Amino acid sequence: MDNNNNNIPSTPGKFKIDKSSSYIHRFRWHYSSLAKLTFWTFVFMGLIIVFFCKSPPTSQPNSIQSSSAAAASDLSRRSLKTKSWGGPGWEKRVKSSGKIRSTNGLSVLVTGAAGFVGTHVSAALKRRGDGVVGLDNFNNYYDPSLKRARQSLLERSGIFIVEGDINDAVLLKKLFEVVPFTHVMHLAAQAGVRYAMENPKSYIHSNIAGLVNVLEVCKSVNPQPAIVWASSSSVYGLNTKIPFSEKDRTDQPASLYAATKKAGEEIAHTYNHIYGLSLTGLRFFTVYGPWGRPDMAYFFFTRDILKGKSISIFEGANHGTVARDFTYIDDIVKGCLGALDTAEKSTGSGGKKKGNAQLRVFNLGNTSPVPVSDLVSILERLLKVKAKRTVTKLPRNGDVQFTHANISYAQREFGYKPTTDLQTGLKKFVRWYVSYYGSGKKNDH
Ligand SMILES: O=C(O)[C@H]1O[C@H](OP(=O)(O)OP(=O)(O)OC[C@H]2O[C@@H](n3ccc(=O)[nH]c3=O)[C@H](O)[C@@H]2O)[C@H](O)[C@@H](O)[C@@H]1O
Repeated sequence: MDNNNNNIPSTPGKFKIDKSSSYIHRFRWHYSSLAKLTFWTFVFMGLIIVFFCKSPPTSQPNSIQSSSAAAASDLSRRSLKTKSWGGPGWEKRVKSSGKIRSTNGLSVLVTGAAGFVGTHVSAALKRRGDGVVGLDNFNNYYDPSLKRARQSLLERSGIFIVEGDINDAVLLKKLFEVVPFTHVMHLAAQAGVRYAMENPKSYIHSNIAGLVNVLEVCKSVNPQPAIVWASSSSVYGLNTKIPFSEKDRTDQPASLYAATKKAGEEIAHTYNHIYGLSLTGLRFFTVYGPWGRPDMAYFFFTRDILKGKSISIFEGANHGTVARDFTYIDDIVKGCLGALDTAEKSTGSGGKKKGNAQLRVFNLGNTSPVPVSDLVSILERLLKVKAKRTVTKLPRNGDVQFTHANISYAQREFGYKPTTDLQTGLKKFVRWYVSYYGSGKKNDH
């Protein structure tokens, strides 16, 4: 038996070795010749390799559900998938995507490029001649086919999205070797306020560990890029003073999601302080629009209204109105570009600070909160379908009752001025929704 085992080719995956030894047991009873055993062992190993090569890329971080079994299988897959990125062809694509095509253009690494905001920001940067390379792990927090459709859209305008995770430092360093990015637009994150109760670890993995990994790589490369990243209006938590100003306290988050974004702002302070990284955090206020996120209320309300399914509208204590400062995607994109264009250079080099660097946080909202019930009325008019409304008490799982941005700081610094009201923005969203999914009532996504 020992001899036979020695004939098994060495393999990287633990899983494979276990399986093959059990097969060998069986073969021993049926075949006497060592040659036959070796032959079948090779056939079996071949089948396993084909199986792993055909299996889809591991999606992270949300599909990582922390069990050690999942982690082991993840590792064995990764070791067999050593070539998901890299090689001359891959580098050529990265280089060409990151090439600046306008005078004084930027070269930007956009993390979360297949996400809602990431797609729109990448396209806008490319349109004005900046070099753009995307990075996304295509995880399955919501329908990955929507992310793939956004990827195709970007590919048509010459943007390559590298498939990988922000926690992969080797990949990030490689990207900086191929393209010396002047800026990083860091939008990859675990989004969603209520989902944090279901899968808390994914928030730590992406919004804390992932952010730190991105900053670690940024501080060590030469020259260091300037970083603009997505924080959230949710950091205002249980505050009652409105409108929310950047100067207000942000120490009473109502969800783990909000807490990880708040932590991100503090981490940004640290990296700015120690390493001279130029860092700008953007507090987005409930961003909506075409190619949006299916986990957000305006999106699944549209789907459910069309399907004739009832929707649940939250209300506060004593029938208090729940309202959001819904902000249209094109306004957010302008804010992101404004932040990138006014970002000063990082001052450090070789991982050492050389002088004080810029550290900013901006609200990017609409300054015009709308009750959720009004949002539903607008959707009813646009869809020409009456919603089946039920009113539910605001769940105690992270939601806050209202948000309202003071945007004067962003206005002053880079002329941020939102121009799309909810009615106009939802009209554009509904037009896109119907063209993408059809107005059919059967679509399930
Ligand atoms: O502004 C932000 O920073 C955050 O905006 C959204 O969070 P949220 O405003 O809670 O957006 P939705 O989940 O789309 O909810 C919109 C409104 O509809 C309400 N809602 C939600 C779900 C539902 O079934 N019924 C309902 O009335 C919520 O209470 C909220 O007032 C995003 O999901 C977060 O990722 C983002 O960081």
